[in-house]
Amino acid sequence: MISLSRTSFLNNAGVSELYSPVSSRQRRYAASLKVVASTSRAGDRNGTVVMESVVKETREALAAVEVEQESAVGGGVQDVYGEDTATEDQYVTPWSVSVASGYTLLRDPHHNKGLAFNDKERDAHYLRGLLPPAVASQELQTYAFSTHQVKKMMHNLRQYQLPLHKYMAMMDLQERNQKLFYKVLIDHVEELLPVVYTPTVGEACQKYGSIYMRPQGLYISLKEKGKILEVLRNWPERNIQVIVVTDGERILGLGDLGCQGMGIPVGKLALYTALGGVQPSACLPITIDVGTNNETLLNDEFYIGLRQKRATGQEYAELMHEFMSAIKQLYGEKILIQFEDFANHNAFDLLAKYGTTHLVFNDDIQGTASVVLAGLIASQKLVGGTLSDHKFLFLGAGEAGTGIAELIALEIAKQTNTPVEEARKKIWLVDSKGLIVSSRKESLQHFKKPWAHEHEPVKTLVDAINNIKPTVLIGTSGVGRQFTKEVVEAMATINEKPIIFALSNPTSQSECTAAEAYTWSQGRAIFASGSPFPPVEYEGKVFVPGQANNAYIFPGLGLGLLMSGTIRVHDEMLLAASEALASQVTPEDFKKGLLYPPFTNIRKISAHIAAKVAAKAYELGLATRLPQPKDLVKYAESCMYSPSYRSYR
Ligand SMILES: NC(=O)C1=CN([C@@H]2O[C@H](COP(=O)(O)OP(=O)(O)OC[C@H]3O[C@@H](n4cnc5c(N)ncnc54)[C@H](OP(=O)(O)O)[C@@H]3O)[C@@H](O)[C@H]2O)C=CC1
Ligand SMILES: CC(=O)C(=O)O
Ligand SMILES: [Mg+2]
Repeated sequence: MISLSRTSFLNNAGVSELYSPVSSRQRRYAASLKVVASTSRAGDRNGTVVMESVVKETREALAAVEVEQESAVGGGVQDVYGEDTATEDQYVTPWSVSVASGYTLLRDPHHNKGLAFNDKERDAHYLRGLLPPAVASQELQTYAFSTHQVKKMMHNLRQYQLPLHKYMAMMDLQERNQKLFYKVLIDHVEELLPVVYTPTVGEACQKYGSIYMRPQGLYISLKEKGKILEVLRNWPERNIQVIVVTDGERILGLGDLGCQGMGIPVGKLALYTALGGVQPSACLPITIDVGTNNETLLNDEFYIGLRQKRATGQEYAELMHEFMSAIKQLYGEKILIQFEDFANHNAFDLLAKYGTTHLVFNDDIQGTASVVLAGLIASQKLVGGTLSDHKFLFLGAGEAGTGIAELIALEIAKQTNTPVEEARKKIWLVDSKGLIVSSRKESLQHFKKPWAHEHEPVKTLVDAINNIKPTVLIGTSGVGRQFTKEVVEAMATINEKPIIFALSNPTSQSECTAAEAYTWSQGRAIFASGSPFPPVEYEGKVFVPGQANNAYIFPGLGLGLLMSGTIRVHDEMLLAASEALASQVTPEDFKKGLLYPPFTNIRKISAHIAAKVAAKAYELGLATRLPQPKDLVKYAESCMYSPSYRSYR
């Protein structure tokens, strides 16, 4: 495995990542590259070797690297050393060619190919004897008796009865062979999304302390206060473009899982790469540990986080501020930060505070809103009319509920050319205390106030349905089984085709199952859920429920922001993402009752979303990558990470 490093080969003690010169000056230097030849072969079998015989290959590798870097999202990929401020003199430092070999190469998940190293690579890289004789291919080959790694992995995964064991096997693969992990995930996305993502990732977070084997992501706890910048510098990659960060306080609908929430940023970023094509080395999962109020975890001997109650108020704000400042200082203006699974008392404030200074978005508030709006736009093909013809009722008035409500209102206002305040009147929310009405206004959290309409108090959901008579019912309560038979029947009595979304995750928290929605509505419900449900047969007809999950949006949205060098997220971009996703639903999908296209096409879908988001960013003057590429879909596709192996010869 050839990799390039600007450091002197004499100091080059380990395996370096595939770094390349990226500025034009660096490229000029690289073009006149003189590879330093080493006569010493010490350490051949353990790691780095520098040798003249690879000069030609190095030149080829450089060319390949340049192509790869050119197409990497963000265009202007940062120099590995951070700012591109090196002087000409510094480039006089000889480049070394480091060749990770032997045992080290097999233990390096970024470059390991396992049995797919062919005989020539095994000879060239001191792998003889370290692998059994069989040579595998990553993908299915036409010739007989070839082991096929993806097929074998799927075969093994399917032997596990428990989803958590499949999850652990996938995490293990990610640690061993990153390209194979992504290849398997991309090729079997429908089957494996429930494994690496909801619902299984929820169970994984609950048991993270017990199943923890190797650290994933970066942990920043109260102990690191005052030195967060230093901690960030410990992360081995420099070219970070997207961070997913949680403080673990509201993990799916499972509540406060403290430091064990790390499974969520890890899972979300795996989807950034698999579904959105962002380079894995550009992704950084982070968990902020300020303690947990989860007594079970605090008393669990295997808990991996700080054993204290959550820090709040100024202590919390100061840590977050140091974190946000350090991120910008280290990675610059265009680093994308996705807030994930914060409790709502922090989520809205963080978004408001940093939305004007950083490239941030909150996936639970904004990503969810975008995916639900897409489903509602698509549903008009099944029910007829326009969004403004509907009345919406939510169970749950937190991040997801009020986030979705606001984006629907913005879309209606846009479509009907009316003020957003007017559009909001079509939308009602129920929280744990009942319908949100004006008489409660004083005691409401700020994000609920816009939804406090004139109405007498209503306590139960069924009563709210009977009073408001909604055409759309959306569950964002985080509490399972709230859409009872009575609730679904009430919706089906009022509407010929009731639209019912049970968005809470994981499956155990879903407001109802797909089978319940179809059965209790006599097959008339148009249904989607946050976690996947299998198709349902009802009276001889098969209903395929859609998955209304922000996983449809954030990978494409993120790709669009990065590839255009956008510096701020704007609501118009969320609307553009919704419209792009809705436009990808085909007549065949509609025939099955689907409001979302299948995940099997997700990379194509993400490219479309990315293109629309980027186009909007250019239109709003928020994109800095100039000139604007002519064909944004093609450009998005060209930016996408490929999980196929590269030849190391
Ligand atoms: N499908 C998807 O893509 C997504 C799904 N979600 C899911 O949505 C759920 C909620 O997340 P989020 O909005 O961030 O959580 P929040 O904690 O911000 O909001 C939860 C809301 O539900 C209300 N609530 C809780 N219990 C009840 C009840 N028994 N009856 C009525 N209302 C109730 C709360 O009321 P009160 O305000 O009075 O406490 C609150 O308004 C989670 O399960 C999450 O997994 C979230 C994001 C994306
Ligand atoms: C999907 C998601 O982001 C959530 O349930 O929190
Ligand atoms: Mg979330």
